[in-house]
Amino acid sequence: MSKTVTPYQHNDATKKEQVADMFNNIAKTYDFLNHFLSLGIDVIWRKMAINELKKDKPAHILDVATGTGDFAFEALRILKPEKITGVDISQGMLDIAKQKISKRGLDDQFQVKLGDSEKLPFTDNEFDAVTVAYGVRNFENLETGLADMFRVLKPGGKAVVLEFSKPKVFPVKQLYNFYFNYITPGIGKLFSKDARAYTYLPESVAAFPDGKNFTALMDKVGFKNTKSRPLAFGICSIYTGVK
Ligand SMILES: C[S@@+](CC[C@H](N)C(=O)[O-])C[C@H]1O[C@@H](n2cnc3c(N)ncnc32)[C@H](O)[C@@H]1O
Repeated sequence: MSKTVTPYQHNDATKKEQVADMFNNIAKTYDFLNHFLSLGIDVIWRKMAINELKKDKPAHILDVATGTGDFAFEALRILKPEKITGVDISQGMLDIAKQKISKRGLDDQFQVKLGDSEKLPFTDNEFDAVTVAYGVRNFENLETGLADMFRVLKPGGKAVVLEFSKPKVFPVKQLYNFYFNYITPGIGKLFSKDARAYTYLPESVAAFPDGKNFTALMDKVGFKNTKSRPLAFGICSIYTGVK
């Protein structure tokens, strides 16, 4: 089991409460910093992850840890499902998602709801696909979260997870560690209201299972045919599994 890294180390609140607080604090600058810090590459990675569902043509998708909705918007654009539901524990992030949904006239196709990934407010076998981008690393209990994603998926439905991983090869590993440990926290501190959020980022990635260690957890909760696909020499990975 990986070590628990929390946003605010000297704080008695649970990881879940701290994560919700942190995302409420950074909600207004989240989209800008995401694109700025990733040099826009996050858009390409989201697209590649959503493409994993192209053949499945899911009608109803659940986007867990939807935040400001960018992964769900990409799914709507590429897959054209009938409906997508987003769930998140941060009301601040969901407020931004709601503004974007209304602005784009997508209220009929994309609805968001406050809810916890470890206790999803949905019935068993409800969704054709479940997606989550940069969310699983923040779960308080990863295995419970994955198990609940499995529960709400229809039999035969697919889960797609996009998450940071740890590049292993020289010089990508060294450059990535430098960028993530020194540049990201500096820029994050400058633009966001929460300096700690961007030091939590590399710490949480370092402590998080990737590659086979991650798919082993998906296998454990019942997913079949699990796969791990590293992107950009392992900076990110796409994980898929079928119920
Ligand atoms: C880095 S953001 C990713 C947002 C979005 N998926 C994206 O791709 O931009 C992580 C999100 O996970 C949410 N989150 C963390 N733990 C969660 C949980 N237990 N249940 C639901 N959402 C959670 C946070 O509130 C935050 O909005």
